[in-house]
Amino acid sequence: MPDLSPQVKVCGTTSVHDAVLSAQAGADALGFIFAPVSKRLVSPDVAREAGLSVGPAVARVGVFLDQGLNEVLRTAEAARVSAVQLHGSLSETFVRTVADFYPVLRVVRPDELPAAGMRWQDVPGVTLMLDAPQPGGGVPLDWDRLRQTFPPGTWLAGGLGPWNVAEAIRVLRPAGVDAVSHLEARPGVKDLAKVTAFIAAVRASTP
Ligand SMILES: O=C(O)c1ccccc1NCC(=O)[C@H](O)[C@H](O)COP(=O)(O)O
Repeated sequence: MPDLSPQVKVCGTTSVHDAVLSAQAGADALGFIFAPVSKRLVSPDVAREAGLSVGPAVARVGVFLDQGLNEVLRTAEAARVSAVQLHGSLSETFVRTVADFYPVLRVVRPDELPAAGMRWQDVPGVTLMLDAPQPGGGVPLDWDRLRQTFPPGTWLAGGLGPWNVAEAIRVLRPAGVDAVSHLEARPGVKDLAKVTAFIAAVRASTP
């Protein structure tokens, strides 16, 4: 039987300890936030060490919000990430240029659908992620209202936690899920029990 459960990204990793913890719990991807506004800001050096500590089977995603092209590419290179997640008001050219270097998770808000789905479908190297208007805010989206516009192959974020992720998967069938707020003991520090329960709930889900 193929595994039909979505990929799991644990975002906001700020230490080698938490990277290992999430990888051992079964995360497919770790997010490293390089947006200075974030409470989970991490340096490229720590992200690189954390990435090395989990090995190549776990994707390392550099997360950016409205930052310049030079900053994105230089930081991604310094941190040795394997993919880049782009939040904010960015031109199509900007996103396509980053996608020439890294697989891109392009983050969009609910009000940008269905247009964003049509714009990015079939663009090589770009995958959509639907997130709440406030990234890292822990507020879930209204999945039922999104049923009609949620594009196939899109990732889902926004207020996901161990108790609600199975329902989100059942309703929208995302290709991947991503969370941070509800997996933490405090901002930037993971809670092992929450991370483990979240990944178990995803693996047990039937889309
Ligand atoms: O989490 C942050 O602090 C953050 C700040 C600026 C840009 C992006 C940020 N997080 C990106 C993520 O991938 C989060 O996991 C995603 O927004 C979901 O967050 P949450 O609703 O807290 O699970």
